Amino acid sequence: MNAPNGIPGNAPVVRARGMTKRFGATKALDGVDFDVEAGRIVGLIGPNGAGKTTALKAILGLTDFDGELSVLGFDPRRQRTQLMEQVCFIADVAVLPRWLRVREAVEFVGGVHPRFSREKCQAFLAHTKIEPGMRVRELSKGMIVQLHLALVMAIDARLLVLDEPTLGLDILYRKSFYESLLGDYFDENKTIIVTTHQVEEIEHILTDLVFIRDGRIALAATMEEVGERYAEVMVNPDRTEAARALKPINERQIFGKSIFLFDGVERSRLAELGELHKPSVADLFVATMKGTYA
Ligand SMILES: Nc1ncnc2c1ncn2[C@@H]1O[C@H](COP(=O)(O)OP(=O)(O)OP(=O)(O)O)[C@@H](O)[C@H]1O
Repeated sequence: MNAPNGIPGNAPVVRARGMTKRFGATKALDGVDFDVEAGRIVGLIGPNGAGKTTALKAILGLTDFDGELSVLGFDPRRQRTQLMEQVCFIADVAVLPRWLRVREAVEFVGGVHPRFSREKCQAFLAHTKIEPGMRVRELSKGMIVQLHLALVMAIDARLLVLDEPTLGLDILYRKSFYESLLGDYFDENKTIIVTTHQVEEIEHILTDLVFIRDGRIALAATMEEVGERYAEVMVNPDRTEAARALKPINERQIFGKSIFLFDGVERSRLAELGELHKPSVADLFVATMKGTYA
């Protein structure tokens, strides 16, 4: 049976196989395979130049590439118009005409987008200093981003693609943006793919993690799998050699103790070394990307 969006039953929202994008000699995407299931919030995390924006552009039908890609059952290269009815995109650069008043922007999007809710948009704007009569040129850079986010978040899309959505925003608004994304926007019928360099700020909302490096997937797992597979252990000085023998993927020092990060080592063996913790996504990222800038 087909769901209303055209994707059969439990098919993934995004399915990529062998996705490759070349820019001259550079492979921005190098045979990428991944699936994004419906109702997930996926963090696409990678260092500068890893291929994140290229992957998002491919998903949005904004760039050509080799390989297979299906998004909500559509091929973004050939069916972009149908796809865009179900997808919303927030880029890192929000461009709005400087002469436009906030009220007019809300009216405009309401007029052209059937899935836009003026009430939702106004509720988002109520958390900011933005007034309906203000012109875009009177807004600060951060306020322009806030207006852009309010306009896009008020659209009821099946797939929301966010490329560094909070760039240029202060920490208070960044926190409130992610809270409202989770509380007011997200539900099990929606799927979100988000890239950011501020992983610690989104870690608590993610259900899935995808690390990308040099155009290849370095890790793709649910947050539960990450929690089961990786463990951090704070090891006393007399046990460090025993810890190293278990082949940690990272070691760092803090307050005279060594913190080791392990991948797939049995909990019972690790418990003999010291206190076990769940690693943060940022620490996992640093360990996985070691040598990237060497
Ligand atoms: N239009 C382009 N022309 C040539 N090379 C490009 C183009 N766009 C991207 N690239 C190259 O492809 C690679 C991946 O770039 P991409 O923008 O996807 O990285 P990113 O992970 O989004 O990085 P960042 O975190 O810095 O935004 C880089 O090596 C980049 O130089």
